[in-house]
Amino acid sequence: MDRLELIKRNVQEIVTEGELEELLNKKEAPRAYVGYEPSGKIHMGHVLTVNKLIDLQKAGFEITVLLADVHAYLNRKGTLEEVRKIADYNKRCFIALGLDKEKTNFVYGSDYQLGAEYMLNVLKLSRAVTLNRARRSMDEVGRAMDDPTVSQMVYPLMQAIDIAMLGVDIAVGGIDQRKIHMLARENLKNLGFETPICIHTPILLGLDGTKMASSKENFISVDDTEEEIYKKLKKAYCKIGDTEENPILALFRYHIFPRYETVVIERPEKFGGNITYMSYEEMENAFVAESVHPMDLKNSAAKYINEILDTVRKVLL
Ligand SMILES: N[C@@H](Cc1ccc(O)cc1)C(=O)O
Repeated sequence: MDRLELIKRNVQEIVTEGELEELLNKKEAPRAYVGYEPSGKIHMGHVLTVNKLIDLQKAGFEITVLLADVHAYLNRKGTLEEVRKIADYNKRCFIALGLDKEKTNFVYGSDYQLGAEYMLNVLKLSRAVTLNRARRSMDEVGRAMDDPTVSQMVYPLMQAIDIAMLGVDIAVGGIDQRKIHMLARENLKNLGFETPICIHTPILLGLDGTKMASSKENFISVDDTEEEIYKKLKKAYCKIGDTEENPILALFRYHIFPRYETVVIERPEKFGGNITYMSYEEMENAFVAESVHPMDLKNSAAKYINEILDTVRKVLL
């Protein structure tokens, strides 16, 4: 797979592709980052952007991971001390998932976001962005946005300034980050900074085919046990013929195929024996043609996900 193909695989949107191609021609080692609000449960949604960072690392990018403790604090997720502690745990998870420890630059928000230069930039940006726009940019990111706090209006401004101050060419994130990224793209130039390229990954559905939510426990997180994963996947939504909203197929597409050259679905002889797929598309076609059964996919998905998470479990012990 060539560099551009690797970067583009499994992404929902690149803003813009032309700018990306230009960047690749211009720079040998461009810089990209993802920011994460520290979270007690790192789930497969987080892992999807980690996978993209690993792709970018393979494509020669320099990677920064922002452990966004101040952002989590502004988003009313806990005290600064609490979120900072969770950030340490998250860092260990990300390394265990395959980000190269030597080559990844881990940064805590609180280590640089409280400086004078940073804050002055946030204040400058605050004059250029309307309250309405700041609020809308937080639609899919903010907690309890029916009654937002001022801190949640500062949040997107700081995220935009992060892009500038971390000196990255590319901001990576789920498609839920889109409105904040657009705000950054429109305003950073006027403050004398480069306009960032943005890469957006899709947002995974929960295992029951509805929106992921911690209250519903409808997702796999990296600290699930082997049995929990078999149990969760066994009852996951995987309707015959449905390829659009199929969380099991999504696991293969976004998590398993990127880490394995070929995927073997194990089946008893009497159901046709094992089948090997060389690509996600090949598996999806077989699923549509009903030549592979949801139950067989579920069992194999559990086996592969457990294999992937085994290294994480060992590191977290
Ligand atoms: N907004 C991101 C977190 C983040 C914070 C600051 C950034 O610079 C980047 C990302 C989230 O929803 O999790």
